[in-house]
Amino acid sequence: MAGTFCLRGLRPDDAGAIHAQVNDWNVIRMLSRLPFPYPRDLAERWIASTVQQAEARTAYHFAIENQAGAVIGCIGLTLSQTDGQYRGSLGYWIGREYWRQGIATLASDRLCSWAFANLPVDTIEASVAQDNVASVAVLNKLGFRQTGAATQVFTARGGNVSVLLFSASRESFDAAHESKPPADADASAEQTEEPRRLVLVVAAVLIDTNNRILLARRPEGKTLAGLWEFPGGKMEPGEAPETSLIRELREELGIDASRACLAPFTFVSHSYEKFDLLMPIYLCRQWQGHPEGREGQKLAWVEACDLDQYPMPPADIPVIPFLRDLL
Ligand SMILES: Nc1nc2c([nH]c(=O)n2[C@H]2C[C@H](O)[C@@H](COP(=O)(O)OP(=O)(O)OP(=O)(O)O)O2)c(=O)[nH]1
Repeated sequence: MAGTFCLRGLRPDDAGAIHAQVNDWNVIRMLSRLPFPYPRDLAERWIASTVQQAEARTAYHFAIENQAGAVIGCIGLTLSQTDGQYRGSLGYWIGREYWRQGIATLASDRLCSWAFANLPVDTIEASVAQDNVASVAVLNKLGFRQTGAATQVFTARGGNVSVLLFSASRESFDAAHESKPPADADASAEQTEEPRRLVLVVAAVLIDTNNRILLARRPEGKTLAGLWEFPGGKMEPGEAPETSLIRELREELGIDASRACLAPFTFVSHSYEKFDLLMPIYLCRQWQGHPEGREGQKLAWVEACDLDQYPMPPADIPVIPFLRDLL
């Protein structure tokens, strides 16, 4: 139940629980400043710094504690002042096993409501990795509006990541509350009401004679638009993965690959907001024809060391280090 948690100040003895929850690649890759792996003593030092910041009134951080007394995430607001405008910068993470219960929406709603009522803030801002679809949905629900885009260094990902910038004024935040049911009820939209779907997709890492990898940019209008992916697509019922892949490569790129040239490489398993993705990935160094974007998608030949310059779907990120090692 999303509503059964409280926000409270952080305590030194939270370090173990925080470390256990946040030291998870799926959580940490969405947080810009945290390294992965995340050392336990960093949790201790961070908690100590939050106490000092609260005393200095420069930032307010809270543990999100569930009914059973377990810390399931953290949320905070860092304050700044420029040109006479007071701003708050919102940040949070939720432990993976507590995703999709509306907790991020409700905790952000509580913190922003408290901040607008009690702190000298005119606007609250947030920056979100472009592939953080769940957080974009949270901010939209709360009346935040996208104000721009930028790149930001994400320590765990080892480089620049495209981020979306969001902002909410007191007025837009209040207006979102007047036009919608309270976030408590609304948060249920974040929960999965339908049974989870397993989507089977098959993809290829096409490697040219210069050891470069082919990426295709997902076109506007599709889910995950603008992100660079490995060519491939959904498997059709009754189709073997290799048959699907050969068909997809022909349809999407106009090339012919034979089954013998498809070497199983790895697979990804990722939980998107609405479905679970399972995607076998094959390596392919030989094919016939010249790849071109038959469906209007842009293509790029990319060296393995440059893959992080191309924002990719979250499911694909764990594959990048394997490709760097291989090529
Ligand atoms: N082909 C491909 N798909 C990927 C990759 N990473 C990743 O998360 N996906 C996801 C995006 C899509 O949800 C799904 C691919 O299905 P698709 O390409 O046939 O999907 P689609 O655009 O026709 O349909 P949809 O997602 O808009 O419903 O797998 C990847 O590297 N390659």
